[in-house]
Amino acid sequence: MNFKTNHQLVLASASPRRKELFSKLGIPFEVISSNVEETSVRAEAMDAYVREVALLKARDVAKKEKDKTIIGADTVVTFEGTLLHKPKNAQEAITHLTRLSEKSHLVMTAVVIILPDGAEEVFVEETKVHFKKLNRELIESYVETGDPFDKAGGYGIQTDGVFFVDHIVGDYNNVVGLPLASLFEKLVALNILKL
Ligand SMILES: Cc1cn([C@H]2C[C@H](O)[C@@H](COP(=O)(O)OP(=O)(O)OP(=O)(O)O)O2)c(=O)[nH]c1=O
Repeated sequence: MNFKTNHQLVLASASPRRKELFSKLGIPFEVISSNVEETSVRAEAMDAYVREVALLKARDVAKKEKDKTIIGADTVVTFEGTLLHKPKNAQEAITHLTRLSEKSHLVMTAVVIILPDGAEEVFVEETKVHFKKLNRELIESYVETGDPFDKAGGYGIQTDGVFFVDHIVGDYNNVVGLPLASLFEKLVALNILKL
């Protein structure tokens, strides 16, 4: 399909996965990553947290890039009432994956669109991921690859984390970091994308 836009689009993310997904729209965009300290965000509910972080990222880029349309996102893994952040070390990655074994968790991605006039659109998409039973040996050899450390929850469904997944309910791309189908729908509704 051939989409068009008359917006100057900026993807406010350092994530190579988001860049790759966004480029599937086939329209020009630039990538300018934000500089925000995610750990500074305090929010009661997890969807409020993920919204807040995505807003901070998008606003940080919007204040420097006038007249452009900014798209920011944040992805979290939530399990039994807690957030499983990117693991800081191998032990934390092992702990995350051991907790997720044979259970379901929720991956939430908040997407923020900031229009050139400053209007903000936010939505949160959820995907439920159910893990198979993971044994210690499998977890340790995965953690040794170094793959968990830049990923919420400590795994990548698009990399060797694929072997952990029994089934998912919802958008696969949302787990990877960008709910592309919903974002597409939103961009069309806002008249940012046209066929
Ligand atoms: C659960 C899961 C997460 N992830 C990634 C998506 C996100 O990139 C990352 C969560 O971190 P984020 O803070 O959402 O994003 P980021 O730090 O990669 O990039 P930026 O802040 O600049 O936008 O975890 C996967 O790639 N695969 C998965 O299966």
